[in-house]
Amino acid sequence: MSARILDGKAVAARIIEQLAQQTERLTQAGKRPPALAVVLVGEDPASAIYVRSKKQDCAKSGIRSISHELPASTSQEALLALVHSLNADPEVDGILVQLPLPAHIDADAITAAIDPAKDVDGFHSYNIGRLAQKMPTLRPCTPKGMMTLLAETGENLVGKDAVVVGASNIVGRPMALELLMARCTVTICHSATHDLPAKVRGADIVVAAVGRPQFVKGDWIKPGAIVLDVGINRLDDDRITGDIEYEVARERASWITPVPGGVGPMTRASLMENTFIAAGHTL
Ligand SMILES: NC(=O)C1=CN([C@@H]2O[C@H](COP(=O)(O)OP(=O)(O)OC[C@H]3O[C@@H](n4cnc5c(N)ncnc54)[C@H](OP(=O)(O)O)[C@@H]3O)[C@@H](O)[C@H]2O)C=CC1
Ligand SMILES: Nc1nc(=O)c2c([nH]1)NC[C@@H]1CN(c3ccc(C(=O)N[C@@H](CCC(=O)O)C(=O)O)cc3)C=[N+]21
Ligand SMILES: [Mg+2]
Repeated sequence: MSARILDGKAVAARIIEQLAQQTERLTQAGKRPPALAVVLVGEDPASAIYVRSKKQDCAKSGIRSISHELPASTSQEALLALVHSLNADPEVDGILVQLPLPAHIDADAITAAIDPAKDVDGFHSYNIGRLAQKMPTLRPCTPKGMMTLLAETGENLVGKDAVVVGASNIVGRPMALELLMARCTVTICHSATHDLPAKVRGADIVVAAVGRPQFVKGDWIKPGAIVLDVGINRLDDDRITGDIEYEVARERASWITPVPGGVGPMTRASLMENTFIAAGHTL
């Protein structure tokens, strides 16, 4: 079998087109468009690329993007003050502080300072707690985007065995919570997991979010499994590759996301959706 491709780029473009139509209706009704504040500290080249593409997505969606680009030397106090002013600003619906932050800044303290109602990343403990209690509010963008892709397959997820490789606060853990809410049986693997190949071999759904190129081998994939690759690993020649041995995995999987063009664009589309939700609109 050769897998069908889960085309995140195409699905994301469709979502953004629908949001653009919604913004058009809002503005025709005399309302202002949703507004997203994006905060970038320092000059990390990958972060600068991501922030640029988020601004392009805002432009396509009709969302107003408000950019704050601060030097790497910015103090924790100054960044906290900016977050507090964005929290208090009625013209700002969503706040995203691009990660990673410089080492002298406590990223957890910044995440905690963002008003949960404006936390379009869905990283605040309130929003994670709500997801854990099956009452999601603003949902983390990468897992949310993957759930949209799973819905695209048309497969019934109930009772499927899902394995999430990676347990970070921003991807692996919230993805496990999403899959649990969808009534999958979920196994979360991390760097202390014994016999990872055996775990993956049992999975109907595999999510790889490790950050190591080709880490999940194609021959671990159960025939017919759905395979979602979150990894973004930049190679020496500047191309990017995922965490899954794609060419082998695609011969076994029923559905698979490519890198690039899979999960990444869905993260950004989910961010645009969350900005609408934070602005008080239903999708
Ligand atoms: N496409 C997208 O939209 C996004 C892509 N990414 C990409 O996804 C990848 C993961 O990101 P992120 O979650 O932030 O990464 P982190 O580095 O925060 O987490 C990596 C996870 O992988 C686990 N891990 C590391 N080594 C192993 C191993 N040998 N066996 C099993 N598990 C292991 C770690 O385990 P432990 O917990 O024990 O340390 C950890 O839980 C990166 O490539 C990143 O660039 C990230 C965000 C969005
Ligand atoms: N506060 C915060 N929120 C985030 O959501 C966040 C963050 N910080 N820091 C970094 C990670 C990473 N991340 C990606 C988003 C989109 C792509 C993406 O669009 N990728 C494209 C192209 C990538 C390329 O060509 O470089 C693709 O996979 O096709 C990738 C990675 C969001 N993150
Ligand atoms: Mg996000």
